[in-house]
Amino acid sequence: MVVIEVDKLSKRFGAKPALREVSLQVERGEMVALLGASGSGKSTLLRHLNGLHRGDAGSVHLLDREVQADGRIAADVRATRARVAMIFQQFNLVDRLPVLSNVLAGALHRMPAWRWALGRFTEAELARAFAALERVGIGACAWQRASTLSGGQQQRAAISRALVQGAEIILADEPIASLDPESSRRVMQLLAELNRELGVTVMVSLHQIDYAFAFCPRTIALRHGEVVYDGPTTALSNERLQQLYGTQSEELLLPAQLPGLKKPVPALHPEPVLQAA
Ligand SMILES: Nc1ncnc2c1ncn2[C@@H]1O[C@H](COP(=O)(O)OP(=O)(O)OP(=O)(O)O)[C@@H](O)[C@H]1O
Repeated sequence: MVVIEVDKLSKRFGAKPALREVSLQVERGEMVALLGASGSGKSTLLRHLNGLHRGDAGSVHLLDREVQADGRIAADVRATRARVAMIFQQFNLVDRLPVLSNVLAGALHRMPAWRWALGRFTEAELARAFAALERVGIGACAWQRASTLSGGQQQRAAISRALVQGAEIILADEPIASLDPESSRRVMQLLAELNRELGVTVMVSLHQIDYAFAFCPRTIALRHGEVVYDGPTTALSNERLQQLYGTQSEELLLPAQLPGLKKPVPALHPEPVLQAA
């Protein structure tokens, strides 16, 4: 079943095109890297996917529901968003609140906001939040203020919020851009576990191909707002990246060796689709 469907989505900021007729389809249970050099449109695309941005033309459907079409956001977009989690580079937690409250924000679509604001949770809600924190390995941090966590721990808290939400799709916008290599590996590993074990569909934007290689069977690459590659990550050699991105490819290339990374994952998509650059 296709759970992310984008059809000819275009967006301009002023005179500048940020997305140019982007079309793609992602099946339930896929883990897809969205790759591109700085300014290629990764964040813009992810924000359009759950209707945080409105395109000028084209459409987005998630989970068989319209998010936006022809420059209009669907009236019932909140119901769709309740099934989709966004994870941002800058963690997006409420710093002054305990980690537990942040994680329970994932259940806001199932409870009145006043209950969350007053910290009135049912035993079942608390049990689910603790289980989610344990699952991502930061159960001991439940009562700490979010601001006291390291970047990697904050990102894991954001992932446990997605777990409490029961998200069917996770859209992660450069979730490892501010993290050291070990924290990056753990965060990517967690996303891959949720994908493999719970069947959560993951689309994760990345600056560099190395983590895509290790964790994402499929890569969709953007350049200047256009899809220039959609296919198995393993087919993206440094030479191919240089062909696609020219001098911008330096940002994306595979380093000779990355400590602690797994071997490339096998591709789900047998044939790469190389689109006109
Ligand atoms: N709100 C905005 N107003 C004006 N221009 C914008 C806005 N958001 C993005 N852009 C422009 O759209 C283009 C795509 O930006 P976007 O942030 O999506 O790229 P990106 O691939 O996510 O880059 P990075 O890896 O640096 O985060 C850029 O040229 C950017 O300057």
